[in-house]
Amino acid sequence: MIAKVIVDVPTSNTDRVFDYDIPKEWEEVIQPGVRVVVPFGPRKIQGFVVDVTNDSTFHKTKPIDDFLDVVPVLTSELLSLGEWLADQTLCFQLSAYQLMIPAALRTKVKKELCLLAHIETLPYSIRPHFQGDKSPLWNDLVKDKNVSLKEIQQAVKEGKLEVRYQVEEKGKKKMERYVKVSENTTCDIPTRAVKQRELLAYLQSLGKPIAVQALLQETKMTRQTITTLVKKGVLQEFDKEVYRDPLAGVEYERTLPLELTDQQRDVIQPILDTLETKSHYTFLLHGVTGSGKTEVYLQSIDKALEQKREAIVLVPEISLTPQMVQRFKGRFGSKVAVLHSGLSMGEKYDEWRKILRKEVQVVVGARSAIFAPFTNLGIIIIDEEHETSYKQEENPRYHARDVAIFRGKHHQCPVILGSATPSLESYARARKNVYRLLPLTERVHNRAMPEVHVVDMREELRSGNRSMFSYILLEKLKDRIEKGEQTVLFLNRRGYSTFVMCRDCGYVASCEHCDISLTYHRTQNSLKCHYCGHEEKMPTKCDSCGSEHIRFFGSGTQKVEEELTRVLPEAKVIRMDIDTTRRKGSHERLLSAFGRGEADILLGTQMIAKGLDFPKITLVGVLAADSMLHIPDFRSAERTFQLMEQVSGRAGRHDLKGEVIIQSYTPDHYSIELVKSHDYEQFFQMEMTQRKVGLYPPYVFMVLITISHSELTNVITVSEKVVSFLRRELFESTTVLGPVASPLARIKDRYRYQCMIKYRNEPRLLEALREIRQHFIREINQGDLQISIDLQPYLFT
Ligand SMILES: Nc1ncnc2c1ncn2[C@@H]1O[C@H](COP(=O)(O)OP(=O)(O)OP(=O)(O)O)[C@@H](O)[C@H]1O
Ligand SMILES: [Zn+2]
Ligand SMILES: [Zn+2]
Repeated sequence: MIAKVIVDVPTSNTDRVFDYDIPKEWEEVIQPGVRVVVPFGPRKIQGFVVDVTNDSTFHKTKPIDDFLDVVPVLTSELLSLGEWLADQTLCFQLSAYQLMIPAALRTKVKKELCLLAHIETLPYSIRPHFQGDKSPLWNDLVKDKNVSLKEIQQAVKEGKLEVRYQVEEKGKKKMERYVKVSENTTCDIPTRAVKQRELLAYLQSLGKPIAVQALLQETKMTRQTITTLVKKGVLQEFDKEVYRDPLAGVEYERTLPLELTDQQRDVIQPILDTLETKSHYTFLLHGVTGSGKTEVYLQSIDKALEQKREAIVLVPEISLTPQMVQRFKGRFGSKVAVLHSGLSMGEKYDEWRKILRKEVQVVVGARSAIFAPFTNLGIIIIDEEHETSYKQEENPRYHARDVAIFRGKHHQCPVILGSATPSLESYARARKNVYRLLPLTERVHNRAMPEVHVVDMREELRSGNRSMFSYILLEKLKDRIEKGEQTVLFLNRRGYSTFVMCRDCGYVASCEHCDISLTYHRTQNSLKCHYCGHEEKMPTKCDSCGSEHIRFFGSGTQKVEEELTRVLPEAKVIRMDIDTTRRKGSHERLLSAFGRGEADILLGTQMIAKGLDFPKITLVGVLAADSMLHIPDFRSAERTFQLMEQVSGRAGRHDLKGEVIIQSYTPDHYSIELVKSHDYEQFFQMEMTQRKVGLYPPYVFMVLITISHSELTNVITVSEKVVSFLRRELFESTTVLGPVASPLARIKDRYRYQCMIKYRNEPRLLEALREIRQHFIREINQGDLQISIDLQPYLFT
């Protein structure tokens, strides 16, 4: 038998399958999805088996050296998904597979086998190894001539044994003390020792080992009683590994399905129908903030679980707050696994194992949770689908939405994209009926959308207010403190200090060719356009009104906090930013403190824009709404509107009415203006017009190619070759822009240039892009030249 193997050498000449002989005795074990060790030149390296066949096209094949997994770590679906991803994102197949397994498996680890069932259920040949609760090492086990690999594999498949990778995390491996009744106890316990007798009787009736802690709690006995019985040999104590539970000790209050509102019922029906008929559809659930999208998710998942199917829920990393997790744990309890970047390697591995072993049916996680190795998916949900964090900004540059749809088709199950402010791409697709649009236009129980005031900060300046708080915001802040209600103060950090603006008239320096704001480059004291390469000197006077108050913008949360304590000494403030949330768990602590009412004001950056649902928040303040508007990115208006709408949505979600104050230097810009009426539809129309004129997505597709090298002349030569090749190869209707220096023109002493492709229909695209890489393969393999290709980019550095 021949195994087709993707080897662990990430270069383009090795990015294909290699054939290896499967030694006779391993024929049963080696199957697609297991990792093996194979000879490769003079070395031994790891690889993924992707297929097993009878014949090889090669005459001489070398045998597989060893195998790392007893049961596959990748399902057949994930194997084909990896192939597809490699093709679509131009990454190595190997990289795609590595993305799908937990990091713990990628490190060199020993494997041990653990007994999960009663020892008597095991075949005779392997029993001796497990006597006395031992967990033999894999290597020792296979050395035993009496042991059949086939039998081990069978036992693993049946869930009697488990392969555990010894993830060494200093002091992290969690062991817990257990006790059990010794085998053939003969010791008599004196009749007067009532406690000891009681305890023994309890353990005997239990019939299985129990954690000492739990035993003490349940029986209210003393530790002494146990110790005495252990000394007498009646009981046995031992250590047992427990799951590293990131949420240990957290109790979740069970919640029951709510009675749906009429609108919720209307939107859930098509989802339930799709589940019922086991078919695939992509839905766009467009529901205003506070319209109860989560309840729709929960009840859809309920239906999938009823059908014995599984669910994946993706949420952006920053909204993986306890509040969000709680809603899923509260409804589905221990059926839920949670995956996010805050978990240690071991914790992630534990969660992944629960999925593989079918101990959980629901996964709530950030982007990479989309690869959860479920085999019977019933529904995939992507909450806040407009979030750009769903696109991975390094190789493989995949978008979770595309992966979700691939899996949805494979499993014939619905995919739900949910948002109050869908991405333009998704909304445009919904309008063309590529996705099915499900609208929730009102908040639950007719609660009002918050009232939004936009304050013109230029006016404030003119009337002598140089503080960062407008008069009206200050007044409302005081009012809320008096009433004992809460405020969320949002400072938009993204895009700071990069754009140049006039404080008198709000004029922002922008490119004359691109309609996009220029970026300030400190080193040359100049302004540059990142799209077309246009450059000009940093102005000393405003082009529009001649004022000298023209400068780049900047203000941090710390400064705001200082200012707050100065103008409102009585206010209790919780500040949430990168600095105050660095320690593990601090995010949660700060939020729950705010939830308990321990502060009047929650001050923060992007991380407080989402997911907050606290009844006492009645005011939201946004400082400098415009900061993001002038990032040189064609999506800056979209991002501004989305963010304003999301933060506004934190106010007045319960009985108390909400109000929002947005401070802006460009109050008339439609992305800010339209937040007042919460009019997504109107925003969509206006923004689409802009995109059409500027020839941007969703009207076209885009590719960003970034070329970098330590020699500037090389970068320029290669970039020019790339551009002329593309112009020659691609349709005339396709636009190839550049080459120009990248916004970050040099990173780590490497010079960077970029070019951009805009196209509508370009069947030769992927092939042409591959050819570019192939053409420069020598320089790339030598590590001098890098050519990064980003399809549908979100980041233009
Ligand atoms: N059918 C219902 N009956 C009563 N309350 C409901 C119902 N559906 C949702 N709610 C409540 O309404 C509030 C808002 O719902 P939810 O948080 O799901 O909104 P959302 O659409 O996800 O908003 P956002 O996009 O702002 O996060 C929550 O407190 C939720 O418990
Ligand atoms: Zn330009
Ligand atoms: Zn001006």
